[in-house]
Amino acid sequence: MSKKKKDWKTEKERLLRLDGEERRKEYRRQDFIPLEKIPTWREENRANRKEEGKEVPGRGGLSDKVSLYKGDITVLEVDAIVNAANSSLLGGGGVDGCIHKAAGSCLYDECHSLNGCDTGKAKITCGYDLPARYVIHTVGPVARGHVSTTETNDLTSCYQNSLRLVKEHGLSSVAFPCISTGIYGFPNEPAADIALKTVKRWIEENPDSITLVIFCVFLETDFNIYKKKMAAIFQDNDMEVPEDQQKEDDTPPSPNSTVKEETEEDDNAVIQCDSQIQSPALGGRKEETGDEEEGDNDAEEKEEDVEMASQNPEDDTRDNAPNQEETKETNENQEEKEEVEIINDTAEGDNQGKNKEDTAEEDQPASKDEDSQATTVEMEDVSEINDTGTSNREEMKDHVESSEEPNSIPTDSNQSKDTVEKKD
Ligand SMILES: NC(=O)c1ccc[n+]([C@H]2O[C@H](COP(=O)([O-])OP(=O)(O)OC[C@H]3O[C@@H](n4cnc5c(N)ncnc54)[C@H](O)[C@@H]3O)[C@@H](O)[C@H]2O)c1
Repeated sequence: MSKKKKDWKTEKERLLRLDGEERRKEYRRQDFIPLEKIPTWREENRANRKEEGKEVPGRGGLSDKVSLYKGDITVLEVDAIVNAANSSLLGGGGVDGCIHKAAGSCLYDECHSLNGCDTGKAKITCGYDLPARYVIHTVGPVARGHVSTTETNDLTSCYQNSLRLVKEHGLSSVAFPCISTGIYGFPNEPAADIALKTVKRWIEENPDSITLVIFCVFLETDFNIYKKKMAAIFQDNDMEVPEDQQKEDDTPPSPNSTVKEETEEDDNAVIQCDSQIQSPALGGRKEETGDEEEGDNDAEEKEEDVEMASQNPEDDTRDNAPNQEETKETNENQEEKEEVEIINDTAEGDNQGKNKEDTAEEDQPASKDEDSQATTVEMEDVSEINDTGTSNREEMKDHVESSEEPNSIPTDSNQSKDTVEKKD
């Protein structure tokens, strides 16, 4: 007997009215991570420094408003998770496939009603069976290993427009995956620079509109990149707090904040949506629709060739948040290193002009050689992603519905076998 198909509008209205325990009963997965279990960047550093016997003064500031989390974004109990979607918004693979699978078929139905999304823009839906109340779908640029002004502007717009929807909907916590760095081939380091600098600037301009922005990385590569850059960009004592406001920080040292030796990435590991490669749920944290956000871009064509670091799938072991040794070393390194470079500073401030959706659609993303032993790969031949992000819409819908069962989660290995059609 097939389950009666739910009407997404009715379901959305019902779910968004629920709160607390009632809402939690609706989660498809009960191994969710509550927000209070995700330490801020400052709490991470503070716990590590305490172990080192160093007091970390001050409270508040930017490093209390961001977190680095390594693992599956679909288990985070936050107000919104951001989906790295394609312009059809009808699902596909990668984080997009994981989110659709975890949210259930109502997500597909609501997305279908949105009639797609342009590159750099963002649209919001209900989270349905996810622990996240909302999903913000944004379409990153297809970079194919090259980063020009267009791709930089488009990726910046993804973060800006997603955060704009957070503010417009009065949300207070949001988690971002590493947008465009998977099948769309945006190099990991420049993408991390854009993500961190765009979010930092937005928080500086909207300090009362957000409680926590979580950078949710999935790969060891990205975890190490973000850890290093966040140590430079989100300084621990970044805002002096008046003496009378400081209180003895009784944040318990995070049980898992000893560094995990950086392991060799296992090139053969297959990344799965529901794998338990999540950051430790650490102590000490606190807490809390289909509008398209117009995000335009000024598109000057200025090709800069960027060699793309190969992205090896990570091994499937739990990872630990930055620990005192690593953070200390990183911080010391940071003092020696020149300032973190900001790619195309102007891109973050002003986005003018029409977004180059067509160009992005026509672009052909790189086919990443994940087994490559080389640390960087020159982007050679590319294969093209079908611009709907799936081989066909009905197939995707069936896929989501049939994948209601827990064991049919798309994995990257399946995704690489996905239909990726060549346009003639
Ligand atoms: N053939 C397909 O339809 C197909 C295949 C693969 C990916 N996709 C997806 O890829 C396109 C977007 O490319 P993209 O590079 O922006 O996205 P992506 O390929 O999903 O990669 C973005 C980042 O998300 C990471 N990631 C993967 N799963 C999770 C997870 N469960 N939690 C957190 N992070 C995760 C992934 O490692 C990468 O760092 C869209 O078309 C989307 O559908 C489609």
